[in-house]
Amino acid sequence: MKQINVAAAVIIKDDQILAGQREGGRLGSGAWELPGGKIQAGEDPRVSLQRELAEELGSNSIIGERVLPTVVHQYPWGEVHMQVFYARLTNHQLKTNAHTELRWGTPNELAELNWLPAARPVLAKLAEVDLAHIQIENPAQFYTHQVEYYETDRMGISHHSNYIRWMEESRTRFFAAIGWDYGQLEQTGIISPVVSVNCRYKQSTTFGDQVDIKLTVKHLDRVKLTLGYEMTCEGSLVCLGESEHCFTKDGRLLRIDRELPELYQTLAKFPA
Ligand SMILES: Nc1nc2c([nH]c(=O)n2[C@H]2C[C@H](O)[C@@H](COP(=O)(O)OP(=O)(O)OP(=O)(O)O)O2)c(=O)[nH]1
Repeated sequence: MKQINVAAAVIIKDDQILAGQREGGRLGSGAWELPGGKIQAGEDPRVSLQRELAEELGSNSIIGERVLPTVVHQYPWGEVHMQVFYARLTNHQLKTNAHTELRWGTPNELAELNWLPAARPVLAKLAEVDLAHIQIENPAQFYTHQVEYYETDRMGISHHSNYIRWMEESRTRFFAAIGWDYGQLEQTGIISPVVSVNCRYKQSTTFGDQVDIKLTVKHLDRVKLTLGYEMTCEGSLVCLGESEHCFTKDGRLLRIDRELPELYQTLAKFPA
């Protein structure tokens, strides 16, 4: 059966979430859904979700953590694998580009609507959650890596060396997202060598797994930056990583607080 990968959002405003009624002409039209849509091959699900929310609702969004493990449901048109994330919208004047109606309500109030079946386990999960206290952290901190076939070993599990690369992938994206793109930094002659890395493996992953990496600043002093990486797969912890860095120019160690004060202040906003 055809697999359809979908990213959907639990969009939060106080203790309410947003539901949309699928408009005519779409599969399952008339039923209610969490806004979202298909993930393109190889795409980061958070990127897909931001695109879909912009298309459907006409708003930018901040995507937070996963709500629950991937929901799998079989329809006559294929097997839907739906990844669900908390989100906040930056614009509150919403468009109805894909829905006949949008409705805000608590999960309890909305439970009586005629939902697409794959959304039901999400509503059940939300009944246990205090939505008003969900933190949607800075999206720069989140990166999802989908395990490639070539990253697995003879036992079919991800080789341990890959986790160090995934740490780097999340780090370069983090620096770009906070305005300190590595490429641009190097053009100014500044480089940031890795002083040490540390990985504590908790559980194995395998081909196709979505590894969510949350990056935090564990320690920052005048010359040294320590980043932490919490890797989870479907909500289970798979690896805890750490990397230490310094910043140099022309072979000279830089004082981050004095010579890169803006970077220092920005990094201080992402404590572990
Ligand atoms: N967005 C969303 N999709 C859901 C939910 N529950 C559920 O079964 N689905 C299914 C319906 C669809 O088969 C699939 C989503 O694909 P889609 O057709 O909406 O994706 P799209 O917006 O990218 O595409 P399209 O309608 O423009 O063709 O996931 C839900 O709560 N939200």
